[in-house]
Amino acid sequence: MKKFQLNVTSEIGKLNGVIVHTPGIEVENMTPENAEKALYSDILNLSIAQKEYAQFKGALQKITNVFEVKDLLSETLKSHEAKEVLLEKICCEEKCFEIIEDLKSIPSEELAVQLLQGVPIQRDNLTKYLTEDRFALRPLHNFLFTRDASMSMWDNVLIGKMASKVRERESFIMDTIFQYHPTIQAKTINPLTEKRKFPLDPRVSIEGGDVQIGAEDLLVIGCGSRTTTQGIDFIIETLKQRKDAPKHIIVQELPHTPESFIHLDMVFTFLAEDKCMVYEPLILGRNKYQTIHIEIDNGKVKKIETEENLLKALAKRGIELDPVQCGGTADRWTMEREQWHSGANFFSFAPGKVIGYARNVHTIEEMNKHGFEVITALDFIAGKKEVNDYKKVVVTIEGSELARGGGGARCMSMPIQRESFNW
Ligand SMILES: NC(=[NH2+])NCCC[C@H](N)C(=O)O
Repeated sequence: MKKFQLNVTSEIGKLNGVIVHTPGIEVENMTPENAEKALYSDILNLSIAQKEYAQFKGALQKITNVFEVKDLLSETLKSHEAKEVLLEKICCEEKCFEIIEDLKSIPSEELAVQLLQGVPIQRDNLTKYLTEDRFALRPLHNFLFTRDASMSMWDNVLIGKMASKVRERESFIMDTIFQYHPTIQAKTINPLTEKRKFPLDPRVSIEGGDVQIGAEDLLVIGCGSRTTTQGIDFIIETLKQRKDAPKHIIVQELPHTPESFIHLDMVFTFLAEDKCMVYEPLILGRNKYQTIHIEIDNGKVKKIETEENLLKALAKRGIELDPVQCGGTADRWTMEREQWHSGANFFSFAPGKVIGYARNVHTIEEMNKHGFEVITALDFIAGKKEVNDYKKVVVTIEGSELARGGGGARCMSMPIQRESFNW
């Protein structure tokens, strides 16, 4: 079987492979009461979400190799060792050792589904009879956002250290896939299992929505409710040990509320060699959230300093980007409304070619003013429009229901291979 070599050195290089997860029944196993705990702002209508998602995946399939977590996981679980290691980890962390033998006996395909969609509780003792829980293993409501639990950094995968326990299993699953899958393998760096002199600081958390590969030698990382300063320090420590480590890290502080600011990619995404999407009030406007540049040289932090803003910090390193504003430029309320619905969250599949939500009409109009042709995913999938006919293009997917899950196109994609791109 041909091995798939993982390599991502930018946010916009031409995409050759991406991991996604089509939302399934796990998304409906949620009530108004536990939606917030599940990290959702609302409960979703699955049939509509799936229709919208089909546009996203359909468009991607016309562009690149698309891998589903469910398939990768079931192929991975065919390895006896992978199955043992993953189940031990999950049952230990989620305190359900009593079901491990039952889980081991389930064939890999079905087991993969259960690990994603949840394992119903067997009411075979008093505690279980009386509990209000329905699941021995909770459904993974957030896995459609494959961006967060693991992130491709050059030829390695950094495994997320999730800020919330409800997403932890996603990171165990991704770690196991990259270690044991027969064709998609990569060296993983997992904060929980890396060898170190001291125990891991419990405040370390890192999620992929915050980590953007600016260039071969530059990372841009959001620091807020999901990725902590300690998490970024962990990344710096890890990078320091690499000879070919990127020299520059630009950190952007983020507000902790409202929840639409959870990740950097909700306020800033790369669109093209000369364009980026910004939520202006945070990225360019005057505010208390700092942008900090960290320079690493020869295994040491050589410099840490505050910069005027993210775009100026990037420009100093040779990445000059013209900002396109989320929500347009006219009305602050429109910016806020469209940012809330993941209006700044674009996924680039080639320089200048991106996917995003159609519902954020002011944002899309603003992109059009900046030279992006707008085509719907439906027209693209039907062959009525071609992305190769335009230098800059935004493929729009309907996303009214998906956006309620709290993310957009970038959140729903984990690129594993891109052609290299030099600024
Ligand atoms: N990369 C992103 N912005 N991901 C969005 C994740 C949303 C998800 N409901 C969460 O709270 O975790």
